[in-house]
Amino acid sequence: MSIPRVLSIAGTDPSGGAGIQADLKSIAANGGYGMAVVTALVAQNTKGVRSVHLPPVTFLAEQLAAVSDDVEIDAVKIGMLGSAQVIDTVIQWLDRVRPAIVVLDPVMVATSGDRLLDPDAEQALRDLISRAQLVTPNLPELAILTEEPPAQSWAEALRQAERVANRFSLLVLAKGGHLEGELAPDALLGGGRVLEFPARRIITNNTHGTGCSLSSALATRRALGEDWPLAVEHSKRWLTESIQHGAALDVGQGHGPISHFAGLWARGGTETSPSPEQLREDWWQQIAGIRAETDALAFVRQLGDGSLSREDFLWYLAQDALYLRDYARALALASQLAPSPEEQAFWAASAAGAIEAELVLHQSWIPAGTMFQTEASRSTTEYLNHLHAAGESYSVLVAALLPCFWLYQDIGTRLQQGSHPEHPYRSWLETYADPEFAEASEQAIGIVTRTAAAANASERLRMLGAFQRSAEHERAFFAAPTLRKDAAGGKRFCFEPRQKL
Ligand SMILES: Nc1ncnc2c1ncn2[C@@H]1O[C@H](COP(=O)(O)OP(=O)(O)O)[C@@H](O)[C@H]1O
Ligand SMILES: Cc1ncc(COP(=O)(O)OP(=O)(O)O)c(N)n1
Repeated sequence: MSIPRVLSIAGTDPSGGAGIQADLKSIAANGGYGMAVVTALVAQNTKGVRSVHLPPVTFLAEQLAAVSDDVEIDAVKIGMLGSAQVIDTVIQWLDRVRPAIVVLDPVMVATSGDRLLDPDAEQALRDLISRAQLVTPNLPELAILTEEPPAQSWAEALRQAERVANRFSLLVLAKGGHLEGELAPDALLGGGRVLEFPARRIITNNTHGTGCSLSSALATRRALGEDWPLAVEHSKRWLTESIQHGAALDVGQGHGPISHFAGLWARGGTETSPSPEQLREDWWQQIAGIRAETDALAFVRQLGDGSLSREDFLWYLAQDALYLRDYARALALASQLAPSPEEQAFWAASAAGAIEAELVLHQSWIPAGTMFQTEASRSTTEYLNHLHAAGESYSVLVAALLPCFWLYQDIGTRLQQGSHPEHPYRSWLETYADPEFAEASEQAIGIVTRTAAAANASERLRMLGAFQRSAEHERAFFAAPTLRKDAAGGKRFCFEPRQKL
């Protein structure tokens, strides 16, 4: 579903709670792209209206044309109009552009009691109504539209709303915000049907701009594809939540605004996430020290120039065989937890690759029948325990699995440059410098960085921690063959129980 482009045609409120400022917040909070054409500049705040300035209507017509000549408009919300001339200009534009959805909030008097529409413009407003699908009057506005005294009860308000709906052949949302008592119900009327939306009155001072915000939310939700009853249900639920959090804003000394984004802030937060490309660079940089220390290890240098003793190499391979056996299980677990078929297939293929290709390499060096006979060293055990612990969550597990791709691919490619036909460890160097392994590493980096970019901040931090720990374990693993100080294994977790499906 594309993001609806919603135009508000309304007056301003420099204190941000009502008018166009509220409309834009409401449109955004309800999932639309907000645009605004100003009918009236209003010097007002939470305490009331000080003065109103109506720019020439020729300029209003220019603003309207500037938007509709360029942008396809999915819905229009109309608020404060101010004068009969302004209304006529808007009518002419509506008749020319014919937007599919028009919601009219027939703003006449602010809660503060200040007039926002010339009394002689009321007839012009009645002419405008038939161009809308939905009109959203409060109780005083309903009275003016019916040319009757203000309703004294909710039942009377519903009768008036029904009369407006029948007279102008459109839907009316009657609003009960101005009622006395514990309830603040709304009702959708039209076509002989009445749909009530009951609500409890919230005890608050923050109701400035509720009508503006509600009508903009309705236009946006209708443009999103909801039918009118659903749009009212969702908009009212959002409005109630926003009224409830209004007081926390601490804006102004009079009737404060509602908190349009309170629900979004609470549920989604305001944090922006880094891109996968930024994360790739950042994470690689985070382990720059570990990488440099790994490169400087005697084992790595001797493996590269071929001077490594056969004994040390075989000791390393025996540990690596033990490591790979459980690393393949961890890859299989990642496949099991993967959120998409593509990732599931990638980790499963990597698990198979780790077992088939890499163990074949080891078998060519390790005497038949002796594979897995060696006791796991401390570095092997600790690395595997770390992978096992990471298996609690997919995102952390894949971050922990990544260094074994990325670091081996990086080291393998560089060491392979020193390879030659007589190099004693040529087959090892070629395995890790293989283009297929480079491609697999790229895929693993892509999956992990995309997962991290989509994660929330604390999960991303846990992923980075798991990634760094694995890089440290890689360093220790490469250090072990020549040091052999950690030959004694520790107690090791086993992947098998959780692995069984
Ligand atoms: N104190 C309140 N508690 C809950 N809902 C309210 C409260 N005040 C207004 N509303 C709701 O805000 C919306 C706007 O209502 P209303 O005040 O009647 O219109 P306007 O802001 O145009 O004068 C309606 O959905 C109404 O039910
Ligand atoms: C510029 C402008 N437009 C409309 C209003 C009235 O706002 P509304 O949402 O009807 O709510 P109250 O603030 O009157 O409760 C306004 N004040 N300014």
